[in-house]
Amino acid sequence: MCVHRPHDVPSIVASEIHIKLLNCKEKMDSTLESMKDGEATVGGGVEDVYGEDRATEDQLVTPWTVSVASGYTLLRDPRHNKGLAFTERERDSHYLRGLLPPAVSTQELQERKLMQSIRNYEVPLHKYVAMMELEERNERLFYKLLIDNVEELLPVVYTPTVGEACQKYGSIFKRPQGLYISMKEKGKILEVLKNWPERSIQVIVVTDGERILGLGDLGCQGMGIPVGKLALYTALGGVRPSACLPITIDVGTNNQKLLDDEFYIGLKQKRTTGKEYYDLLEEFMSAVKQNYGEKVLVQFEDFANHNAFELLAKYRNTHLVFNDDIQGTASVVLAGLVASLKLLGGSLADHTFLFLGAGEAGTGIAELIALEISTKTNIPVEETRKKIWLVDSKGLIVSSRKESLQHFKQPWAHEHEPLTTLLDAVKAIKPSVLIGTSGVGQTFTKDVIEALAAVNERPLIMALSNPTSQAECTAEQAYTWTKGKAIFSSGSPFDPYEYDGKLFIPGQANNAYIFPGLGFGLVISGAIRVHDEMLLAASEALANQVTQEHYDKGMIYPPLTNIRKISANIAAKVAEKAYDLGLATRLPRPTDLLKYAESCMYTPNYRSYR
Ligand SMILES: NC(=O)C1=CN([C@@H]2O[C@H](COP(=O)(O)OP(=O)(O)OC[C@H]3O[C@@H](n4cnc5c(N)ncnc54)[C@H](OP(=O)(O)O)[C@@H]3O)[C@@H](O)[C@H]2O)C=CC1
Ligand SMILES: CC(=O)C(=O)O
Ligand SMILES: [Mg+2]
Repeated sequence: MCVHRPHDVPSIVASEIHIKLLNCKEKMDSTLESMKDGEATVGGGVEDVYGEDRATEDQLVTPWTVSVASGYTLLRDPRHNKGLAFTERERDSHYLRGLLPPAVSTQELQERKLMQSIRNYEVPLHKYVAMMELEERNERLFYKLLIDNVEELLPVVYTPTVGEACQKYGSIFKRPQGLYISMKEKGKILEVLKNWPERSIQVIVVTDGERILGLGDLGCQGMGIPVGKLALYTALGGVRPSACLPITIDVGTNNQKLLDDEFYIGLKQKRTTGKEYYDLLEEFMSAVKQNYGEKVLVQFEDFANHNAFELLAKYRNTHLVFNDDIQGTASVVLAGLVASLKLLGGSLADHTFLFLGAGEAGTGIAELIALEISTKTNIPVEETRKKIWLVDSKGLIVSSRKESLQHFKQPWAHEHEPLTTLLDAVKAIKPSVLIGTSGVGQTFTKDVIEALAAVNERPLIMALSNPTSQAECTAEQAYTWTKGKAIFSSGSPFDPYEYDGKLFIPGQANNAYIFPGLGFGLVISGAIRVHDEMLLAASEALANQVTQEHYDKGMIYPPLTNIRKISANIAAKVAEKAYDLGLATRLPRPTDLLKYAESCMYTPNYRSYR
């Protein structure tokens, strides 16, 4: 058993609870005794699961109770509810008689029924709401449905629909799905963390809502993103739902539409910036470590780039942190590029890369490509960067602009005359790979793609911006404008497209391939830091999952239907790196890390209740 949590057993008879509480009291008494003797400290083997012993006089702790879920309460408890799948015996022993109609279902039958009703909704947002309601009603069924129908339901709970859900989150919001930490909670963040019902948290996804997908500042409504990402951590990566904590930090919003909306659910003020912002984040990061320990993974998600790079740099050496937009995206794109070499021939070093968009995703990917080439060729990274070019909103990033560039763009300021348009840059640089990370839809115009196709036998086009409305071009455009020559992938999914009698299957270059497996690898190894070599390992593990059968169909990513297997492989490779680098704390090191990863994965099949 890899992961322990207090509520694994759904319903325990009262006498058992009583015995457990007595045992607990005995244990606490002996703990206090040994503490008096100065023998044991919190770090020295005493289980301070609820962080109460650690609290100093001025820190408040939450009084908690254990209750037995049965009858109506059991049906209302999403973690344990099975609906009509409660057996006759369970209905008797858990006081459910009369509370359910007489039919007894199986989880498979429930799944079929739900898929039927979800397919009946024509509006994607209605499907999203139906899925969220299911999660609130019956968690295991939600995850079973998501895992078994991942290709169909990922676009519902994740991009593109989650983008619309965030835009309308105020009216969708019914019950808390995560923690809101606003400026009002300054000085009290530790207490707020203690309000969350679960204590053993392994993964936190946190946003401040300032750059939600390519939709801009959605303030507090960004909560849909951590919620969606963590659903993927469980469904795709196998982290237990109870170990996941979505958090939105609300420092206000600069989105005037939201500020003017009387129903806006967040703080109605302009964004707090500067020292006050960083102080709040510092308090948050300290409270997280204090409450959950050294090994909780904090994934930064959809922060604006003026904070994202700084937060990552500030905490990467003191906390287990990971920025999905910078690092996860880099890892998934690198995997696709490495896999594409099977179709294109040559090595990465033979290619020239051009990006539209030089923010978190763009420069993050560029840096990992440069690092990978450097690792493989022993050429210094300063040199390998030279075949990677980026265009931002002002044009090609060149040395004459260096003084005015943000720090993360500066390594990409190569010698070249200034160019203001992407088309001019394509004509001048003649890239073999064109990557869109601008957050602006329809920026890979027909002219741009035709210019790219004119200089490449098989141009590689990645339109990574999300959601679909922000994609730099569609799959149809990429295939038709290159006359079927393109290898195409995008951040949000596109359907296969038939061109000139041939079926083209676009890939989904989305960090969802990486972060669940990467995070799971960190969790199972008890890693305490994220290292760039882990990103490279994750990338390689993903690329290795692309088989000849996939290449024959022009695919550079494996199908998402295999995602649990893919994640287990990524987790094993990441854990291996963690052990090799001396960053793993879970000892002894398992001999077969893949088997170990698979054995630790959460599965949502119903349990039989005593
Ligand atoms: N597929 C995936 O897995 C992922 C996709 N993404 C997507 O990538 C997009 C960008 O995200 P991120 O990098 O974090 O955002 P950032 O805000 O950090 O970067 C955006 C970049 O695009 C540039 N830009 C904006 N408009 C234009 C334009 N019209 N022409 C040229 N450049 C432009 C900006 O220029 P300037 O600096 O001059 O303002 C900036 O360099 C989003 O849509 C996001 O959803 C992000 C992460 C993962
Ligand atoms: C996929 C993702 O993380 C983004 O679009 O921001
Ligand atoms: Mg993101």
